Amino acid sequence: MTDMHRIVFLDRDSVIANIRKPSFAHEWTEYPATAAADAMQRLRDARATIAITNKVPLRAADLAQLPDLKMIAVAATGTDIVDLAACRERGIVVSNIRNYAVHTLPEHTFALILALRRQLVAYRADIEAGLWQKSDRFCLFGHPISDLAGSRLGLLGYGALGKSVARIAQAFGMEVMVHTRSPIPDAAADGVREVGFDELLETSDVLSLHLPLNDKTRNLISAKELIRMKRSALLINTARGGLVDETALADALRSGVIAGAGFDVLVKEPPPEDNVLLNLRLPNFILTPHSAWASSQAMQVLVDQLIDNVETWVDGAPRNVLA
Ligand SMILES: NC(=O)c1ccc[n+]([C@@H]2O[C@H](COP(=O)([O-])OP(=O)(O)OC[C@H]3O[C@@H](n4cnc5c(N)ncnc54)[C@H](O)[C@@H]3O)[C@@H](O)[C@H]2O)c1
Ligand SMILES: O=C(O)[C@H](O)CO
Repeated sequence: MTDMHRIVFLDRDSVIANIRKPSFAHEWTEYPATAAADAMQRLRDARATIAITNKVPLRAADLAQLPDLKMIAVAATGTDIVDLAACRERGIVVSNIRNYAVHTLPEHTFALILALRRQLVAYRADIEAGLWQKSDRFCLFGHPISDLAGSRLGLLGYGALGKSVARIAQAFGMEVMVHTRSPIPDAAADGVREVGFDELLETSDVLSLHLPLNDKTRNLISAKELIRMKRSALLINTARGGLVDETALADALRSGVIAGAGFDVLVKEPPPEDNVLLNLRLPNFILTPHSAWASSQAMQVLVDQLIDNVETWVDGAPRNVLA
């Protein structure tokens, strides 16, 4: 292992928090942001041994040109920006951040669910249009409101975030069903019911995604899945763009195939102006700018763990390692 590590943080401004410097000898270079096309050059110029990236992609072709690179510390849970197989092949260690978003992301998920079930966007638009003011009654109807209590939440993925979402759902009186990659040993103790993908899809009142994006999960929800959901169902995606076919979702929302959707993530971020969901101005679709993770508290936990990850790797006892 090299004596002096050269660390390059490619997108420092993607996290608003105080980052302590690692305790081992190192040179530290940081860029507020790095375009994908510039990443390899920046790492090569610095002869980086450790790259830190939140969302700057590092693909096989980049890695092949970085003989000094020994570790990629991803400043996020999702590692879909990194070619894990290529890292394995080249002996580059990849770490990620775990369990940091267990309050912020589930709270955001419920902000979306509640706003949609209680039609907040539609009623706000009505008030702005003067409908309440002109009404001859004390309250305004027009958009049906449904309680969460007694309804079914379906979770695709039951890791740190799925579990935390389940606990909040139970407090609302929802029945929780889960489908995940491998059997869940503690399902009964958690008060959740494990079901197959088909049952989850067809019987959820709210379907919420909490699984990684990879070759197996890309476009997991497309037109043929959307059509099998309840017409009254909501689809929530705070996991990754690419899990849901965006064009199919836009069509489904326009034609009433499902009742609504709340999304925090898009296939391309930041989105191009012509993104099909960006331009969907419907009261039953809410889009947030990949901010579910971004409470101040969660970001501080994230960067503290980020530095723990590089320090433990340098100490020879790495944690949170994926490749
Ligand atoms: N929007 C945000 O701000 C934000 C913040 C943090 C994480 N995320 C995303 O949320 C995802 C989940 O985070 P987490 O901390 O719960 O991860 P985790 O690793 O703890 O849990 C992932 C779960 O997905 C399941 N899974 C994997 N592949 C599956 C498949 N093919 N079918 C069904 N289930 C599958 C796993 O079994 C596990 O239960 C991350 O991968 C990340 O992409 C988004
Ligand atoms: O995966 C994550 O942790 C979020 O997308 C924030 O980067």
